[in-house]
Amino acid sequence: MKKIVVLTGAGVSKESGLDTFRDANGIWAKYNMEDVCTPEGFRRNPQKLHEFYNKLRQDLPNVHPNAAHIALAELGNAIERKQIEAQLTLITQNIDDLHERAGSKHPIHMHGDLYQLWCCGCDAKLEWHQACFIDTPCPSCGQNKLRPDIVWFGEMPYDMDKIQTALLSCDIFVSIGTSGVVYPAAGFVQMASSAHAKTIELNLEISAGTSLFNESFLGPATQLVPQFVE
Ligand SMILES: CC(C)NC(=O)[C@H](Cc1c[nH]c2ccccc12)NC(=O)[C@H](CCCC/N=C(/NCCC(=O)O)S[C@H]1O[C@H](COP(=O)(O)OP(=O)(O)OC[C@H]2O[C@@H](n3cnc4c(N)ncnc43)[C@H](O)[C@@H]2O)[C@@H](O)[C@H]1O)NC(=O)OCc1ccccc1
Repeated sequence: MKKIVVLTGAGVSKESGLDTFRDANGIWAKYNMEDVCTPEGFRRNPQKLHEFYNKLRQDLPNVHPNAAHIALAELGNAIERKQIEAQLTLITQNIDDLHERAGSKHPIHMHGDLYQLWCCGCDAKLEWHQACFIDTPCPSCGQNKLRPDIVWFGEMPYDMDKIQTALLSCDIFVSIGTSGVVYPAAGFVQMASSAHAKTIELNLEISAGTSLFNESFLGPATQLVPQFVE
């Protein structure tokens, strides 16, 4: 049985209308990474950071899964229905819910989830229901210590054990729409290669990791991913 690991980045959601981070008019061109994506930024100005993530949540219902998200969901569901003899582990660096809305059952959100909150007071993980601010009390402990359940720079990504196990035992590793700049995700291709997996990159343009892949196909995800899944 073929074991497939797929890693997605912001590029897979670009054609749905969500900004990437590093493209010309991307998120880091509009916001300072230190202010909205580090624990230090949260300590310095939590209001500013809450506003950043409230805006991202506000925009998300206005965009929809694209052909790349849908193709990956169909692959996952065909495997679940045993129409394809394989195993799929879908890992995403994205905090949006487009993989789930396309029908993917268990994407691993290694950098967290926009619709999750985390209380630094009682450690509770909570579903997001309304805009969150510094004075929004935690529903379970009442303290005003809620933060987005997002992995910021300098913080340990989620499910690294599950991810490492999948990478070190996979036959095929596919990276879609990511710049290969941020670790540990940027190092996954080397882990898969060390397990003698075939490594394939599907990306709009050459990335920092392109030379590390056996094959690299350049183009928009909505074209490359359905072709790859076929
Ligand atoms: C900047 C970089 C050098 N810094 C890091 O990597 C740091 C530090 C570091 C750790 N190890 C290192 C080793 C060397 C150097 C530095 C480090 N890493 C960390 O701090 C990580 C935590 C990093 C997570 C930070 N949070 C994010 N996101 C959440 C927030 C939010 O989402 O708002 S990172 C964020 O940027 C990352 C990169 O973004 P991409 O998704 O790749 O998007 P980008 O815009 O960059 O690129 C888009 C690509 O798509 C392509 N594209 C565009 N349109 C399309 C299209 N239409 N179709 C196809 N492709 C397309 C483009 O061509 C482009 O290539 C993603 O991970 C994304 O989640 N934590 C950690 O290391 O903890 C300890 C540890 C160590 C070992 C093992 C375990 C733990």
